[in-house]
Amino acid sequence: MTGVGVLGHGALGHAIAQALGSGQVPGARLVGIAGRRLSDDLECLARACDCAALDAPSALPALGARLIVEAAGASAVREHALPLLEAGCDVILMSTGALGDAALLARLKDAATAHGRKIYLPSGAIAGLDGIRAAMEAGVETVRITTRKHPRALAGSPYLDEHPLDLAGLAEARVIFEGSARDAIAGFPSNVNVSLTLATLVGSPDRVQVRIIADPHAEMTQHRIEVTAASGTMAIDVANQPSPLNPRSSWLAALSAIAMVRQLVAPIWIG
Ligand SMILES: NC(=O)C1=CN([C@@H]2O[C@H](COP(=O)(O)OP(=O)(O)OC[C@H]3O[C@@H](n4cnc5c(N)ncnc54)[C@H](O)[C@@H]3O)[C@@H](O)[C@H]2O)C=CC1
Ligand SMILES: O=C([O-])CC(=O)C(=O)O
Repeated sequence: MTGVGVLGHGALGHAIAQALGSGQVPGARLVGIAGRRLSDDLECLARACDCAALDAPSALPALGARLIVEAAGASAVREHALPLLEAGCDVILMSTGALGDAALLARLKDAATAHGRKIYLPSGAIAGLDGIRAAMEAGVETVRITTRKHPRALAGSPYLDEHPLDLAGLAEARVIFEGSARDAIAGFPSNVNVSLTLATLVGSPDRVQVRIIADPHAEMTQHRIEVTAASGTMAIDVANQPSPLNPRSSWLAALSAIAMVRQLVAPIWIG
């Protein structure tokens, strides 16, 4: 039985903890959920999941956690991923935007190597990383992701402070950002972690081009990934139900973390 800890109890953390806490993944046992601080919400979730509620993830290894699922935010990756690796845990990271910081990524990879641990980046809200990984063996030339979300999912993003736009008043779909994944994650830190997952795979946030479309008619969050490579081309389209708790995050992202835990504890690896 692998002890699992969850960091974050927002939209993704709730769904992941509920799945693991209800025994949906045989072979994985949820030992605790950590937030920034204890709260009624966190304690209620932990009670429902029959595990500990913690105000920091540092106690998770002592409770038996060997695998931590981070679903908390880039600051949590910066604060907690390194000590958790050093404490002997593997980590699944959802807030992959943090990895645009090359120095942080290098430190995390060094710690994983030194302590014999692994850092896992799930496919999150997108698909097709397996194919792109294979294409990388012969060489990937260009990677582009076009993300289409309802304006309510984009409101409050830092990019809009410097490029004001009446999102609520949009009548038609509009491209609101085009640029590198490096600039995209700085401007939309809660919306385009997927572009940094792609960037980490292909080696640099400057190698992934991002286009963000605010679409008042979009009921689903859509991501289209286009790749040109020596081996051929790929176009991957996903249309996701937004999480009922957070319109920025796709439900599929939580499912990808649960599926990754299942894959890690299973005797067979597919894909
Ligand atoms: N890789 C991917 O495909 C995707 C990644 N994400 C990212 O996953 C993360 C979680 O997403 P949601 O659950 O929708 O966000 P959310 O905002 O609903 O929940 C985040 C939770 O983490 C907690 N938190 C924040 N900083 C923390 C810290 N330093 N220590 C402990 N807890 C902390 C918050 O209090 C909150 O409970 C976000 O960073 C989001 O941008 C979201 C969707 C897709
Ligand atoms: O959930 C999504 O569709 C994508 C997302 O928010 C992210 O990558 O940060």
